[in-house]
Amino acid sequence: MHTILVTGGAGYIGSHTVKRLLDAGYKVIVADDLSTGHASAVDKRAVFYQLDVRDNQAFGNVLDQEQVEAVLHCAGKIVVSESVKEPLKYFHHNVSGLNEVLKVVAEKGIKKFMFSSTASIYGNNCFNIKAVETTQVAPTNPYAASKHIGEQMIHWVSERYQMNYVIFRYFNVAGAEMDASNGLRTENPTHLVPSINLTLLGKRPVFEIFGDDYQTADGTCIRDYIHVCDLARAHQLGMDYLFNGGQSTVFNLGTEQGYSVKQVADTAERITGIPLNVKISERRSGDPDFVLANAGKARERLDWVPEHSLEEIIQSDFHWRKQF
Ligand SMILES: NC(=O)c1ccc[n+]([C@@H]2O[C@H](COP(=O)([O-])OP(=O)(O)OC[C@H]3O[C@@H](n4cnc5c(N)ncnc54)[C@H](O)[C@@H]3O)[C@@H](O)[C@H]2O)c1
Ligand SMILES: O=c1ccn([C@@H]2O[C@H](COP(=O)(O)OP(=O)(O)O[C@H]3O[C@H](CO)[C@H](O)[C@H](O)[C@H]3O)[C@@H](O)[C@H]2O)c(=O)[nH]1
Repeated sequence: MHTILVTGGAGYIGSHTVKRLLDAGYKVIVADDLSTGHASAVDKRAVFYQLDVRDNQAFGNVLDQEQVEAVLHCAGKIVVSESVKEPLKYFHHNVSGLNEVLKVVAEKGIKKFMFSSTASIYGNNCFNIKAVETTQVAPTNPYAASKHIGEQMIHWVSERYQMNYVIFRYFNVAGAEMDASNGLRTENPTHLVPSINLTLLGKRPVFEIFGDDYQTADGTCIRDYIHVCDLARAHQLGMDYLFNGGQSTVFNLGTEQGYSVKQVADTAERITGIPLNVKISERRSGDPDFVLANAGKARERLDWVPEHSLEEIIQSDFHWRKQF
């Protein structure tokens, strides 16, 4: 049984991935400082350590003690608007934090590394095209820049220390476990699907569409929404790939299906049968018109095909939220 350590494993994507890795037979260790994560999200089968991964001593001790063979680095700060206001906080957590993690990983001779990156590093460069991994990146905010720098750090560290890596560029992650056992626990989420569902559930007065004058058919932004459980499965396949000797590479993770903000809102109204109170507001700064994945590489090399539809993404998040 191989042992994987997941940093940020008490967070949204990390906790869903931990469950999937355990189901696939991996031993999983979680290292999380609970700054935005929740201990209750961590599957009971995992071994949990509350620590800041920038604490070299504590992190290194866990790698030794648990005989970790691979690290999945999910920990990080993730809010684009906050990164514009506090860029140094983002470079501190996402760049210096990664630097500390890589230092210990290299020192301990760990040869398998996986990293959570983002489609937002493509910026506006995928207008009206499906981004491939070789599409030129153009980060438009400190969060995306921090992830781009992180990708380059991993590349150069792997060249020096013969560490194999998989970098995943996630598109728009949403949804919850289909049995409502886990989902996004962020207190005041800003992302589209939770914002719509919180309004449908009467927990917010109105759902704001941030701009309807974009260069798209209905004027609202187009994105590629991927179910968090499909994403979790990709991580398991990525780990299998690394443990089978797979070479270092980058994969886009998206469905290749684009939906506008209005289409997502209409779909949510239709499947829940609840009318949505909508208001058209100003554009949110830094939003590209169009972001869509070409995920052919993950399909070919990992045999990864997303299984969940937009309806299931919305419905699962709705059922998860309805409980609280
Ligand atoms: N959610 C998305 O739409 C999205 C999209 C693209 C990429 N990502 C990336 O995926 C990763 C996970 O995102 P998420 O949505 O699950 O966010 P999240 O905030 O739910 O999870 C991040 C986790 O990292 C932990 N953490 C943060 N700093 C830490 C530190 N120094 N030491 C230990 N633990 C620390 C937090 O407590 C939290 O549990 C992030 O790296 C993010 O940039 C997320
Ligand atoms: O209340 C809301 C919330 C969002 N939107 C719109 O919905 C779309 C999606 O917005 P999200 O905030 O859900 O997601 P982003 O596309 O801004 O970014 C997300 O997806 C990116 C990849 O495409 C990165 O992964 C990034 O980390 C992650 O936050 C955008 O056009 C946004 O303006 C609204 O109209 N109203």
